[in-house]
Amino acid sequence: MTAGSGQVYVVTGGCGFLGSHLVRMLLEHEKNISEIRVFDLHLDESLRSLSNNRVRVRLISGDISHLDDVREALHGSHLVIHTASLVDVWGRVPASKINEVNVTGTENVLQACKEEGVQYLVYTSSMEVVGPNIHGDHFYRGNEETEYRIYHKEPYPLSKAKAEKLVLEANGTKMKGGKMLYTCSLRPTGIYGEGHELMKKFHRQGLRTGRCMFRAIPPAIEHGRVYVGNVAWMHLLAARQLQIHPSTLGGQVYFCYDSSPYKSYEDFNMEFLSACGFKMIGSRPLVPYFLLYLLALLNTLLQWVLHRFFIYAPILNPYTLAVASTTFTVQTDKAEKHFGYRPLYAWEEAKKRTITWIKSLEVREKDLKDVGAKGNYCCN
Ligand SMILES: NC(=O)C1=CN([C@@H]2O[C@H](COP(=O)(O)OP(=O)(O)OC[C@H]3O[C@@H](n4cnc5c(N)ncnc54)[C@H](O)[C@@H]3O)[C@@H](O)[C@H]2O)C=CC1
Ligand SMILES: CC(C)[C@@H](O)CC[C@@H](C)[C@H]1CC[C@H]2[C@@H]3[C@H](O)CC4=CC(=O)CC[C@]4(C)[C@H]3CC[C@]12C
Repeated sequence: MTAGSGQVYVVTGGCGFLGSHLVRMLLEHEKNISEIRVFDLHLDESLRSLSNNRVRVRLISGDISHLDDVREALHGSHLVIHTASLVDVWGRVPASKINEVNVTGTENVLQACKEEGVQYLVYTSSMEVVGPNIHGDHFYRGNEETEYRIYHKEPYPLSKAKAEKLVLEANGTKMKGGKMLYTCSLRPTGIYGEGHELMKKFHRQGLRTGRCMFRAIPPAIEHGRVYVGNVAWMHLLAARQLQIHPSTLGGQVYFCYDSSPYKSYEDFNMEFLSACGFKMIGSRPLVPYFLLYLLALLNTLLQWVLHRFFIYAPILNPYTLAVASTTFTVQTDKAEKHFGYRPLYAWEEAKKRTITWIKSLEVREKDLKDVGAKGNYCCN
C-alpha cells in the first residue's frame, strides 16, 4: 500500500501514557492506515520520528475543549480514538477543568465527528464509571452486565461517566450524506506498564524509604489491573471491528482485561518492585484503617490550607483510600465474543516489560545523581 491510500486515524491524547502505546501499536499492527494524527495539548516530539514510508505520524497541538481545534484535527479523517482526558483523583486541577476537558472535550469530539462526517469513534472510558463506590461495595469478578450500586461524587469518575453516556447515546446518529456515526466505549481497569506516572511516584517514594514499602491495604482486597499494551491492542481491534460490524460493536461498552493476576493494588505493584530490590513491610496493614482515614483527611485539610501557595496533592486522600480499600475486579469475555479480542501480551511478558522499564528508571535516577554529584564537585 502506498502512503496516502490508507485511512486517517486520529488519536486524541496520543502523547499520554496509553496514547503513546496506542500510536506505536497502530504503526506496528494496523495495515489499513496511512496517517496517524496525534492530537494533544502537550506534544511529545519523539512520536514524530515514528513515521515510516507507509504511515505518517502527524502531531497536532490543540485543546480538546476548543471545538475549532478538534474540528480542524478531524477534518478528512476516518476514525477517532478518543483517549484525551484529565486523569486526576488527587485534586491537582479544579473540578470545572476536569469537566471542561473530559465532558466538553468529548462533546466537541462528537460534534466534530458529525460535522466532518467521521463515522467511527472509540472512546477510552474507565472502570471508574462503574466504581468502586465510596460505600465499600465490592465488585468481585464482575462483567459489563453486573448490577452495581453506582455512586459518583468525585469530579473524575463523574466526568468519565457523563462522557461515556454522551458517546453511547451518539451511536447511530445520522450525519450529512446519509452516513451514520458508530461509537463504542472501552473501560480499562487500572492500567500499568512502561510510562505509568503513578508507578514512577511509588518507585521514587520507595527509594526514599530504603526500598521499603509499607502495607496500608489488606492483601485480600483485589484490584483489577491491565497491561497498557493489551489496552492499546483492544483499542486497535475495536476500531477495526467497529467498521466491519458496526451493529455488533456500536453503542457497546467493553471492560479492558487480560491475564494480569488479581491482587491488592499494593501487592500487584510489588510484582515489579520486588524484582528491583523493594520489599513490602507487613503481612497486614501497619496502621488501622481509621488512622489511615485521619491521615487522608489531614491531607485534604493541608491541600485546602496550602492551595493559595502551591498544589499539595499527595497520593493518599479519602477517595483514593476508599477506592484502594474496595475490591474491584472484572472477569469477562465480551470483547472476545464481539470482536475477537485476546490479550496480545501474556502476564509474564507484561511483567517483564514493566520490570525492565522500572529498572531503566533506576539507571536514569543514578545518572542524574552522578551528574548532580559531579555538578556539585565542579561548583565547589
Ligand atoms: N491510567 C489509568 O489507570 C487509566 C486510564 N484510563 C483512561 O485512559 C485514558 C488515558 O489515560 P492515561 O494515559 O493514564 O493519561 P495521561 O494523562 O497519560 O494521558 C492523557 C493525555 O491527554 C492529554 N490531554 C489532557 N488534557 C487535554 C486537552 N485539554 N486537550 C488535548 N489533550 C489533552 C494529555 O496531555 C495526555 O497526553 C484517559 O481517558 C483515562 O481516563 C482509564 C482507566 C485507567
Ligand atoms: C496510599 C495507599 C492507600 C495506596 O494503596 C493507594 C493506591 C491508589 C492511589 C490507587 C488504588 C486504585 C487506583 C485507581 C484505580 O486503578 C482506578 C483508576 C481508574 C482511572 O481511570 C484513573 C486512575 C484510577 C482512579 C486509579 C488511581 C490510583 C488508585 C486510586
